[in-house]
Parts: sequence; C-alpha cells; structure tokens
Amino acid sequence: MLSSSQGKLVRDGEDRKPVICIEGNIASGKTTCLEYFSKTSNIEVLTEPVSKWRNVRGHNPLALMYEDPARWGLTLQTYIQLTVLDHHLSKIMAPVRMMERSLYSAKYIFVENLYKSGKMPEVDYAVLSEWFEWIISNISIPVDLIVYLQTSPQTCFDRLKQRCREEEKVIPLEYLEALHHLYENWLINNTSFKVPAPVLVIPADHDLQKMLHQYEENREKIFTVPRAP
Ligand SMILES: Nc1ncnc2c1ncn2[C@@H]1O[C@H](COP(=O)(O)OP(=O)(O)O)[C@@H](O)[C@H]1O
Ligand SMILES: O=c1ccn([C@H]2C[C@H](O)[C@@H](COP(=O)(O)O)O2)c(=O)[nH]1
Repeated sequence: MLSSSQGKLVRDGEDRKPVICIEGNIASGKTTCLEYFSKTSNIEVLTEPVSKWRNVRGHNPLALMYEDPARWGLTLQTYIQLTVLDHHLSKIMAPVRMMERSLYSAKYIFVENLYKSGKMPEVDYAVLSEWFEWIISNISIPVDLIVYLQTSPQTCFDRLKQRCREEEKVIPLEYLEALHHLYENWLINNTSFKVPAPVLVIPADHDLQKMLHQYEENREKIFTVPRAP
C-alpha cells in the first residue's frame, strides 16, 4: 500500500532503510557482486527480474527487443519500468537492501540508448519519458548509494560471451560501447542526467579474486552509507 507524504506517494508502514543500487554495463559483474554480498547477514539482495523479462505470459520481450529493437524496445522497457518500480516499492525485509540497477538506469541508459541510436521512434521515447517523469515526480524512489562497477566494454563483451545468454548472442561490442558512454556521462562526468545518490566507483576489469578483495576493501564504505533525507 502507498500513502502520501510531502507530496509524494511512499510505501506504508516501515522505517526508511538504506538502499544501495549496483550499476554497470551488461555482464560487468553486478550479479556476481550481489551474490558475494548476499552472504552477509542483515542484507537483502534483489537481482534484476530478468526471468520475468524473458517470460511474460509465454512471451519473451527481451529476445524480441534484440531481434527488432524499433518494434519491441517500447514493449520491453515498459515492462522493465514496471518490474523495477515493483522492486523499488517492495517491502524491505532486512536492515539494508542492495539491488541490481534501478528505475533510473533503465531510463537514463537503456531507453536513452535505444532512442539516441535511432532504434526507438520518437513517439515511443516520448511516452516512456512521460511515464518515467510522472513516476519520479509522484512516487518516492529512495536510493542512498550507487555502486558503479566500472569496466571497459571489451571486458563486458568477453564476459557476455562466456555467460552465453541466448538472447544476448547478437550483441555487438558497439552496443556495449554505447551503454558504457552513457554510464560514464551519467555517473562519472555528470554531463547527462541528475544522479540520484552519491556514487562509489569500483574498477571492475579485474579477475574474480581481485574483485572479491576490492569488495571487502569497500565493505565499510558501502554499508555505512548515510540515508538520504
Ligand atoms: N571478475 C570477473 N572476472 C571474470 N569473469 C567474471 C567476473 N565477474 C563475473 N564474471 C563472469 O562474467 C559473466 C557476467 O557476470 P554477471 O555477474 O552475470 O554480470 P551482470 O550481472 O553485470 O550482467 C558471468 O559468467 C560471471 O561468472
Ligand atoms: O533497462 C534495461 C535493463 C536491462 N536490459 C537488458 C540488458 C541485458 O541483456 C539484460 C540483463 O542485464 P544484465 O546487465 O545482464 O543484468 O537486460 C535492457 O535491455 N534494458
């Protein structure tokens, strides 16, 4: 249930608990990072609901989007916006929540990329943008820290091939490069969209062992994040 507070809809009946979003390119290692921290007590981890994006009532909007982005980009991103909003608004069951990506990156990275690359018709972009603006103006979507796993597009390309998700076999390096530039402009250069929380950058091109070591080194910084007002 939602109630109204200071002009915005907020989730009912709970204290505000810290929310940490893990951001990064496709196959940058977000799920692996979350898996590592999920072993920590008192932390709740929400991975992206990719299984829903691959199967909504028997349809696979993720596959459709990669097959024909101009036709299916709006369909996929509308559904992603819904399922990610549902994550943001779900009851937090532990003292701290870590979640994979956010409503913000769905819009500022993926929708933006479809539109800028000429694969999303202007009317679809306008409709998605109106929805997004309505949501962030009317619903409280608190994020207290963004952890950005900063990778080179080539690293992601290699990891993507290794992961071998069927729908993603068609992704070229150029697609990951375009997403990378959008992430960098948003979270590092601050030249595109408003960043909704402080950003902690973790260089993430390293092998798994070094990455786990870096996660340990950053543990304190991540979990002592002050709550946004
Ligand atoms: N530091 C790393 N070095 C090498 N491979 C990695 C590393 N981190 C993750 N991987 C592998 O790369 C692939 C993508 O990682 P994943 O965590 O699923 O990325 P994301 O959730 O960001 O899409 C997986 O096969 C994973 O096992
Ligand atoms: O808003 C979004 C979010 C994600 N996707 C795509 C990109 C990938 O193919 C999958 C899952 O992303 P991971 O980085 O592997 O978690 O979903 C999208 O198209 N739009």
